[in-house]
Amino acid sequence: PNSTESMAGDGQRRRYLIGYALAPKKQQSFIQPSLVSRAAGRGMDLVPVDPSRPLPEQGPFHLLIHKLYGEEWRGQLDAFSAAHPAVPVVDPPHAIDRLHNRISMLQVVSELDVPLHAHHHHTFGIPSQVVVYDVAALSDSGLLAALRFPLIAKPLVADGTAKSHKMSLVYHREGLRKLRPPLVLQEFVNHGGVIFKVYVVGAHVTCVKRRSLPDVSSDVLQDASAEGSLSFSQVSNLPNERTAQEYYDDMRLEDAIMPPTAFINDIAAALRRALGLHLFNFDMIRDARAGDRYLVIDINYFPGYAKMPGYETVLTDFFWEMVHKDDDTPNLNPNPNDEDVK
Ligand SMILES: Nc1ncnc2c1ncn2[C@@H]1O[C@H](COP(=O)(O)OP(=O)(O)OP(=O)(O)O)[C@@H](O)[C@H]1O
Ligand SMILES: O=P(O)(O)O[C@H]1[C@H](O)[C@@H](O)[C@H](OP(=O)(O)O)[C@@H](OP(=O)(O)O)[C@H]1O
Ligand SMILES: [Mg+2]
Ligand SMILES: [Mg+2]
Repeated sequence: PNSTESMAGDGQRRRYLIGYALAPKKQQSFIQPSLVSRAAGRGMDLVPVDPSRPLPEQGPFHLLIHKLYGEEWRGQLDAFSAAHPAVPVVDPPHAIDRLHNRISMLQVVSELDVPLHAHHHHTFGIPSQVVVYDVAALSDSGLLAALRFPLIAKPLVADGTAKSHKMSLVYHREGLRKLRPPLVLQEFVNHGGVIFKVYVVGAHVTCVKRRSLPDVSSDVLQDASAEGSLSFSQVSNLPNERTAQEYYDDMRLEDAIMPPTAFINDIAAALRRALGLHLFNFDMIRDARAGDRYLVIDINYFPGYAKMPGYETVLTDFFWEMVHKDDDTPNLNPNPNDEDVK
């Protein structure tokens, strides 16, 4: 047995090492002192992983969490999982990959198996969309026939770069000319300017309301002299300055009714299973044309959890579950460096 276990025999509580591999910005927002101390209070030490050094030289870990990409890092994780199959890696790179393409990301939603009869008239789906790989396709009327304006153009790749968050609202055909494929053209659906962000942490689900893009009126669509398109970026992360319009939007935010909890929980659980992921959030809007129809428009891996109410408790509970998953099986993470774990 390793030293962490023998300590339990000395009347001391066993300690667990949780390695996190995150980009500096993510590390700053996610690794708050309040989270570190809460986890430590339950015997779990959060320690940074240096991705440029071999994993076997670090640890030994009882859980790895990460949001890093690249072949080298992937190779490290694969080797680690092969050597320590019982140590959870949250989450497997191949499962995260699916969220890096806005088509494969939402494909999952359309294939979900959720017992809708349990939710009265509440239904869900995704907006109509097509993928555009080159400029020529932008003038292909056959392709566009499947869609109704206004459209929202999103970069096909969703890899966390600033570029992958740059979107355009396209009011009419003319507006398509400025776009740079590869991208997804998705129908813009009026939804009252409120978006529901559903945070998933293992089995835990939290839904919050955020401001979203305002509805597009038919006047704008009919105004032939208006600009054909409008660019924007990361609306759901807007700064806190308030214009008169934004005060009005905030009132609407307070008034907006949350979708039923059981409905959201069922979608979240089905998504978690289908994606094979523990840490993600998804954005949902309520279709203003069809009252109880909800559309999933975005899914993000390892989102900004520090913005989620009660994040320290939720994440600490999750870490606890993950490190205790195999409690009645022998420890499969033997490591000569075990003496280093205090
Ligand atoms: N089909 C749609 N209909 C109406 N509004 C939409 C639609 N798609 C996106 N939006 C609006 O545009 C915003 C940005 O879209 P989306 O969430 O896909 O981008 P993102 O850059 O991936 O966002 P995030 O920062 O959450 O990762 C949404 O929060 C919502 O306000
Ligand atoms: O770094 P990328 O891969 O772009 O991921 C972002 C997500 O797309 C956003 O959804 C996160 O914000 P929300 O937690 O508000 O959704 C956002 O959270 P952050 O603003 O706290 O970093 C990011 O996690
Ligand atoms: Mg989003
Ligand atoms: Mg996103």
